[in-house]
Amino acid sequence: MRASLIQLEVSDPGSPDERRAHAAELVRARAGDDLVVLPELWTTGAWAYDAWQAGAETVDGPAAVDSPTVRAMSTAAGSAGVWLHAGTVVERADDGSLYNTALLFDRTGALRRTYRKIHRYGFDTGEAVWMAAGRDVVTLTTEFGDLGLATCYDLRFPELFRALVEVGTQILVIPSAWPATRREQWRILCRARAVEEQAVVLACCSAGTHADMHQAGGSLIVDPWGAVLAEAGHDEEVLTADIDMDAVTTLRRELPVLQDRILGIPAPEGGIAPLRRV
Ligand SMILES: O=C(O)CCC(=O)C(=O)O
Repeated sequence: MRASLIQLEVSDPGSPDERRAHAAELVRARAGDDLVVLPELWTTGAWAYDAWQAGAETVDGPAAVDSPTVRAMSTAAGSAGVWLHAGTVVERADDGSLYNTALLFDRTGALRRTYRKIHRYGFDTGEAVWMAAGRDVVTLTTEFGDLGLATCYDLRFPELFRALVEVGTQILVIPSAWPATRREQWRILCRARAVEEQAVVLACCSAGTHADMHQAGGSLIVDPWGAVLAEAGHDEEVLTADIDMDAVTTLRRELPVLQDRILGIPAPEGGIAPLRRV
């Protein structure tokens, strides 16, 4: 399986239209790949909260034809003939709430899955204040492996990744806009998720600076042993690797740690409702 992570620069100044045109050109150039991945909130900027309302898009139902990112990315995926995880956009839902939503297209350009980020970053600012939280764990089977979706801050919550693996995920796809000051944590967490879930990790971060936030870059392709197959620098870059998907099956058979997990550890009293799977 050949995967490419397009580590886009998302810097001031820059408009969503310019970024979409640039991203579409880079995706079109990836014909021959199996899967291409873009970062988190790259149209508006993940840290430019004041741009989110104006940049919000409807991504589901008939009104989705008016979404400029769905249109541009669907066309780019179809013309390159690749599966495209187009990172995330600010989604405006029917009730007006905003979500940080990932878009996954197949090789014909059909939108096959959306994933609303479950864990919102920011504590009492940003996404934690302005966006609603997703509740659904999202996976998809492709001809090269089973994909499980997560976004940026989700990386800190291993229970989401365990839930993804329990339904067969082999490839964890994680678009991000991680801050440069915590780049080492990003690296450790991406490798940890690969090791604990015995899965391939495709973690695509943005580069550049907007709204005073320096983003880490450092996108990573990690194999199920936790070995880094490819790692990006600080600037815009396309990172490509050929990945042996048999390694997931072989490792899970030869070092079958997942079968030793203890299920049914009781939830704390008053615990949160279980996540739903789609
Ligand atoms: O967890 C972190 O340190 C960063 C998370 C983040 O930047 C995000 O989810 O947008």
